[in-house]
Amino acid sequence: MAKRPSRPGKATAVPGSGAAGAGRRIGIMGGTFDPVHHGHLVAASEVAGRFELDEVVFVPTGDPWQKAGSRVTPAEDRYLMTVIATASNPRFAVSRVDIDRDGPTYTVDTLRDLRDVYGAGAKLFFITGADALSKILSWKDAEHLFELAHFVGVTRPGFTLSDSHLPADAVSLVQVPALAISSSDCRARVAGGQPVWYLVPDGVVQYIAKRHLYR
Ligand SMILES: Nc1ncnc2c1ncn2[C@@H]1O[C@H](COP(=O)(O)OP(=O)(O)OP(=O)(O)O)[C@@H](O)[C@H]1O
Ligand SMILES: O=C(O)c1ccc[n+]([C@@H]2O[C@H](COP(=O)([O-])O)[C@@H](O)[C@H]2O)c1
Repeated sequence: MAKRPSRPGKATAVPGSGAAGAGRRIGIMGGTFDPVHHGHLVAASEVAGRFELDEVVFVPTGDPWQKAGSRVTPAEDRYLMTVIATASNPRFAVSRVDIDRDGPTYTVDTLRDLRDVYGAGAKLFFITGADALSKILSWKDAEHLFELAHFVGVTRPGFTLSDSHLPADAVSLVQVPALAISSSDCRARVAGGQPVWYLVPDGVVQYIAKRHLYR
C-alpha cells in the first residue's frame, strides 16, 4: 500500500468514536508496541481515569527513528496487535496516522494529524513513560510539542520520573501501578521459548504465535 507523504493535508480517521467535538478530552498513547503489553494498557487506563479522558487513542509508530539500531516488526503486525489489545475497552481506539505517513515518525506530526481528526476544540494529552519523557528534548521540534498537547509522564519501574528539564505547566506527572514489563523483554522471552502469558493480552500471545513473531 502506498504511504502518504509526511504532513498530509488530512489525517486518517481513527476507529472508535473518533468524532470531533469541542471540549472532548483525548489521550494519545504513542509507542512502537512491539508488542503492546499490559504496562502500556495500565498507563493509558490510569491516565484516562485521572484526567477524565473521553478516549485514549493508541498510535503505533511507523518508523521509530530513535530505535533505528534495532529490528522493528512490520507496522501492520504492530498495528493489529494494538487493535487486538484495545478492542474490549470502549474508550480505547487505535490510529494509523503514524504508520500511514512516510518517513521517520515524529510526535509533532502525530499531534498535528490528530488535531485535524479531533478538531481545534479538543484537548489533547500525550502520555509517555518516564524513560520517554526523559528524552523528549531530543525529539523533532521539541519546542513546539508543548503548544500542541499537554504531556503526561507516568512512572515506570527502573526509570526516574522528572519534568525538571521541561517548561513549567507543560507536563503532569502521574504515579501508575508499577508493572516491570517491557516490549524488549517480551521479545526476548518469546525468542528464548519462555511464556508471555499475562504480560501481554491473551489475543496478543496468540497473534505472536500465529505470525511466528520474535523467533
Ligand atoms: N511498563 C511500563 N510502564 C509505564 N509506561 C510504559 C511501560 N512500558 C512502556 N511504557 C511507555 O509506553 C510508551 C511506548 O513504549 P514502547 O512501545 O517503546 O514500549 P517499551 O516496552 O518501552 O519497548 P522496548 O522495550 O522495545 O523499548 C513509552 O512512552 C514508554 O515509556
Ligand atoms: O518526535 C520525535 O522525534 C520522537 C522521537 C522518539 C520517540 N517519539 C515518540 O515517543 C513515543 C514512544 O516511542 P518509542 O520509540 O519509545 O516506542 C512514540 O509515540 C514515538 O513516536 C517521538
